[in-house]
Amino acid sequence: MTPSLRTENLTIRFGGHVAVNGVTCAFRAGELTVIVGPNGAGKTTWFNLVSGQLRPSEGKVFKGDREISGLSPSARAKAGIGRAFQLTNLFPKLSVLENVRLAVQARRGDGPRIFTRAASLTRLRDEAQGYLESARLADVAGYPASALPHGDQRKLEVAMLIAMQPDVFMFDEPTAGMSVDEAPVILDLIASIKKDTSRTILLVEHKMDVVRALADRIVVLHNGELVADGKPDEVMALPQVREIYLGVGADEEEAA
Ligand SMILES: Nc1ncnc2c1ncn2[C@@H]1O[C@H](COP(=O)(O)OP(=O)(O)OP(=O)(O)O)[C@@H](O)[C@H]1O
Repeated sequence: MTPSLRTENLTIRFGGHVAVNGVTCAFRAGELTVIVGPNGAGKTTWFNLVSGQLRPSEGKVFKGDREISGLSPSARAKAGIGRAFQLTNLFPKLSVLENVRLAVQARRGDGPRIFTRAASLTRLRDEAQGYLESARLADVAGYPASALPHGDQRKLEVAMLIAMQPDVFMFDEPTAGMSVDEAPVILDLIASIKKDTSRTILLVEHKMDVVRALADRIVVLHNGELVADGKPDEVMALPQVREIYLGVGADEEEAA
């Protein structure tokens, strides 16, 4: 089976510093992979290379059989790479419902038009309402996105991403800065995406409880290089991984 996403020898240098160094890996539909590694390991930079915010110094990115290394971020989004950004995708002045409605509309290829015919508007809004309910945002559907607290804005962004239905979902620390009450909603949403086995999910995450709950597979980056890749228990048991990554996780495990 062709992987849904693949990077081949992906490398980027900033001056003399190699932030991502020859990363080759492939991801299948129906699989949630957590990318872990210490601070500065290259996780976000690798994400930026996949979603198009950065261009590689060397190497390639493939979506299915198609090479997408030369495409802009928006062309990659159209090709099915969906990435949640730290709230930069929101339309702050529009209502929560309208934000999701525009995401549904964009997916349907209508473009994100604010004005549209009444009958289709009702259909789009009904669909958007369903996504809001899953994100437990139905009660605030009429509020401007900018009026929501931070945690709700993060949920809204995930709801919009789900409404876009990309083939590949990319989340970079999706619960960072969220309260312990709010984080489970995001994790439930990600778990619900997993139920659709045609999707591929990539998650950068530091929190070991999240990794344990969601990961089918773990990829470990260290100094820009891929140093381990496999089933969570096997990867976490590797002495090399415990040494380089679990400086954080081993303490947490002992504390748990
Ligand atoms: N635009 C840039 N210019 C120069 N150096 C950069 C740039 N972007 C990233 N780096 C460097 O590349 C390395 C990898 O950074 P990156 O943010 O990808 O790490 P990370 O694994 O996501 O870390 P964290 O867990 O702290 O977010 C770091 O040393 C960082 O300082």
